[in-house]
Amino acid sequence: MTMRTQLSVVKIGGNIIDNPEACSRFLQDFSKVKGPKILIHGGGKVATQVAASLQIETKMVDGRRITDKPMLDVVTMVYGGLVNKNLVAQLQSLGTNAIGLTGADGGIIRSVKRPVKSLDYGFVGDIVAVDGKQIEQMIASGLVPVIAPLTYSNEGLLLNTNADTMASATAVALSTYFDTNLLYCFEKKGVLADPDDDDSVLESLTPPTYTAYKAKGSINKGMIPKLDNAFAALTDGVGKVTICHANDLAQAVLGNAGTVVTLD
Ligand SMILES: Nc1ncnc2c1ncn2[C@@H]1O[C@H](COP(=O)(O)OP(=O)(O)O)[C@@H](O)[C@H]1O
Ligand SMILES: CC(=O)N[C@@H](CCC(=O)OP(=O)(O)O)C(=O)O
Repeated sequence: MTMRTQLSVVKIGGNIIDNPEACSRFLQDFSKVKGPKILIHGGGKVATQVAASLQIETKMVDGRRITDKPMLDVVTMVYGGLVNKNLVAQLQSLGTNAIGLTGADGGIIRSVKRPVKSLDYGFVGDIVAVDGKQIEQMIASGLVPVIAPLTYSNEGLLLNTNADTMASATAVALSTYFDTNLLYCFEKKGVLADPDDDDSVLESLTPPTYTAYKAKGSINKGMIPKLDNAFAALTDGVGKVTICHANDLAQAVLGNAGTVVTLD
C-alpha cells in the first residue's frame, strides 16, 4: 500500500470567529499545522449581529438560517468579505499563503437552491459538486484555501451554505488525492457526555453511542448536524474526523485531543 500525504481540513466555528483573542490564537496554531491544509470558516454569530444592526431579523430552523434576499446580502458581505478577508490577512501576517474563496471562486463548490417543501429556507444551497481537482491544484501551488460558507448554482445564484457541511463535502472530495483528516474546531473541548459539564469530553463516538446520547437529550442543537456531517464524511472516504476545542488544534491534529468520531 502506498502512503498518501495527509491533508488537514479544518473548520472553525462562529463563536471563535466572533472572539478576536480566541480567533488570533487559533490562527497561530493553524498556521503551524504541518503539511497541506484547508480552512473552512463559519461566521453565523457575526452575521446575526450585523443583520440586527441593520434591523434585519434572524430566523433559524434546525441550525439553518432562513435566508431571504436582505439576509443573503448580509451573509454575502459578512462571510465572503468581512470574515474571509480578515482571516486571510491574519494568516498572511503569520507567513501562511492563504487564498480566500467562496464556493463560487474557481467553481469549487456548486449547489442547488434548496427546494421549497413545508418550509422555504430561501437562498440556501445544498451542495451537489465539489471540484477537488481545482482545490488540489491550488494546494499543489503552495496556497492554503480559506473557504467561506457560500456556494453558487448553475443559475448564477450565490447561496448560503452551512459551514459544517462545506467542510465535510470538501474533505470527501479531497480524499481522492489525500488521506484526509477533518477537524471541527469550536468553543468546547469536544462532544460532551453532559452538555453542562465542560470536562465530560467523550474520547470517541460511534453511531450507536450517538443515537443513545441524542435520545437522552445530552447531544442536541448544533451538535446534531455537526455529527451527522462527521459520520457522512467517514462513510464517504474521509480518514479521520475529530471534534475539538479551537485551542487544542495542534494536539488534535496528532490525535491527542477532542472527540474522535468513528464508524465502529
Ligand atoms: N453534547 C454536546 N457537546 C458539545 N456541544 C454540544 C453538545 N450538545 C449540544 N452542543 C452545542 O453544540 C454547539 C456547537 O454547534 P454549532 O453552534 O453549530 O457550532 P459551530 O460554532 O462550530 O458552528 C455548541 O456550542 C454547544 O452549545
Ligand atoms: C444555511 C446556513 O445555515 N448557513 C450558515 C453559514 C454559516 C455557518 O455555518 O456558521 P457557523 O459555523 O458559525 O455556525 C449560517 O448562515 O448560519
